[in-house]
Amino acid sequence: MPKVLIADKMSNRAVEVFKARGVDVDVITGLSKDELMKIIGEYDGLAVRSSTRPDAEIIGQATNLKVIGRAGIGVDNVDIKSATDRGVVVMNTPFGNAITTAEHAIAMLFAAARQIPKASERTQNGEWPKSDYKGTELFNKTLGVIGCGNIGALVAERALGLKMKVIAFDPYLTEERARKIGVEKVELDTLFQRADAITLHTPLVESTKNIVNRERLGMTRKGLILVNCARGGLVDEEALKDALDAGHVSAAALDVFSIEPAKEHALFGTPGFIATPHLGASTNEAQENVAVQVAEQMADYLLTGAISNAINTPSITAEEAPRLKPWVDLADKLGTMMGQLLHEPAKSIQITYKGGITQLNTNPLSAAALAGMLKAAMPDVNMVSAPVLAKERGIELTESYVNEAERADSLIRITVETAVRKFAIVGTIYRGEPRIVRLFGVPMDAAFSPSMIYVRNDDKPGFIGEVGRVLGEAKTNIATFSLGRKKEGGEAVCLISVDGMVSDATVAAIQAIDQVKIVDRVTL
Ligand SMILES: NC(=O)C1=CN([C@@H]2O[C@H](COP(=O)(O)OP(=O)(O)OC[C@H]3O[C@@H](n4cnc5c(N)ncnc54)[C@H](O)[C@@H]3O)[C@@H](O)[C@H]2O)C=CC1
Ligand SMILES: O=C(O)C(=O)COP(=O)(O)O
Repeated sequence: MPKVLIADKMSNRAVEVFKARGVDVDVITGLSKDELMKIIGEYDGLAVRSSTRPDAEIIGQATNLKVIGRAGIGVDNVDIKSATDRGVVVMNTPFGNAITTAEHAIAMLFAAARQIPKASERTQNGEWPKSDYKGTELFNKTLGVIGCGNIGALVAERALGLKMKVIAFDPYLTEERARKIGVEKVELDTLFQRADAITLHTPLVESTKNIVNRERLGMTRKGLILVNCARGGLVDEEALKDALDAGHVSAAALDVFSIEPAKEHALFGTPGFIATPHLGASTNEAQENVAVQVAEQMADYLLTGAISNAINTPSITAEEAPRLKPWVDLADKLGTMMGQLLHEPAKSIQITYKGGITQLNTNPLSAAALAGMLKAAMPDVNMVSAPVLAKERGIELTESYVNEAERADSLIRITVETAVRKFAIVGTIYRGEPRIVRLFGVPMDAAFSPSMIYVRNDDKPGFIGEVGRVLGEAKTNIATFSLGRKKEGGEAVCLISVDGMVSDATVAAIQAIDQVKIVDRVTL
């Protein structure tokens, strides 16, 4: 039974889902990095929110880990590269807390416009400070939305309901979608120049780091309201403090900080400043949504191989997973065989899908074939890490599709080019069994087995008897013997499945047979 660790506080519904699906689950929150490193090796899955930060060191200790599930949206707390290199799927729940977070942004906008937190605090202190607070009406004002994805669009929709004018900057926002949402698409500087209030809804990536900086704050209208319910690193906090102190920015409401938890901060106590402790996603509804969703997704992957909302690998739906399984297995076997028979580095790999299989999602099949190929040199590679590792090593992958397949309903052909040659292997599934139907240009029909001997020989009499004699003398039992040749008396290929491993001495004895050109072992 797979075992999952829930390392951050989340709705108990996650535990219920894991248990109902047959996944063993521990809930241990508040672990230090060292404590997590000590126990992570026991788990197949790790479920987190934003507090736990699975970095390269933690992932390095996670010898059994297959999946990290983020019960929420932002995955900047997870070292995606390390996870990918180690073959760990990273998945999030992209919609479950979006409405809740959009509502928090709108709440922060009102709180900032009317300075509600401070007014409330002082009123409850018995001051009745009515004359100190003259807010800003939001009606007819311009809201600048930076990042108009799920949450940005939900915020825009709500702001339009408040009769605000909404302008948006997002390099991936099309004019058509902008029109549909009802926002005006503008350039970043224009947004800073025109907005009365700005709200941020981008992920924290290189291009968004300090997107609100000193220079851009200098472009804004006096009295600007700034809201950030996305990620801390988006705002230069020092520049914001100066702009608030100078009265240029009238109010700023931050839910997120560059260092969290933010227990001390230069902005705390600054007039016009409002803070919440990363509460954007904290409603019962959102937390239930993300907990259930992350547990379902992780259980699906661990139990069936279905992948949804993964950041670092293609999706496989629950319906596809069982149909793809035998083809993933075939692609892996073909790739593994190719990887073991190739004794020089591959420059490029071409995978051709023929026949009915072209109707399936072939991304996982290509990833499995690549993983199989790379396994000879990198034993820990898997479908998640293989595409990245191949790219890093300059191995070019191309995929092509042919509607018709000769001799079978569907075929997978892997062609590998090295500096000196080009090799191809073709396989199919026949009556539920993976089979090799062509090897290095020679037609054949062979099953895969855990231990195989590959021989390339001249098609001359006496060869089979000689091989039988060598294997007999080595007390190696032959399970199956498959032969193929290009033409009578020409080059032939032979695949022999044997019981048990084949020794170096046996390989040398086969190599010494007259007709033999090349001998190799394949183990699956
Ligand atoms: N405070 C909280 O508790 C929560 C915070 N978040 C944060 O909100 C962020 C946004 O979430 P979603 O809207 O669901 O993500 P999303 O992926 O739907 O939208 C992000 C948008 O940012 C845009 N973008 C990327 N680079 C940009 C750039 N350089 N300039 C402008 N726009 C850029 C993308 O094109 C995309 O449309 C998340 O990445 C997460 O960090 C999400 C949930 C809760
Ligand atoms: O979903 C997100 O991106 C969030 O920032 C929510 O964070 P949390 O799960 O509340 O720690």
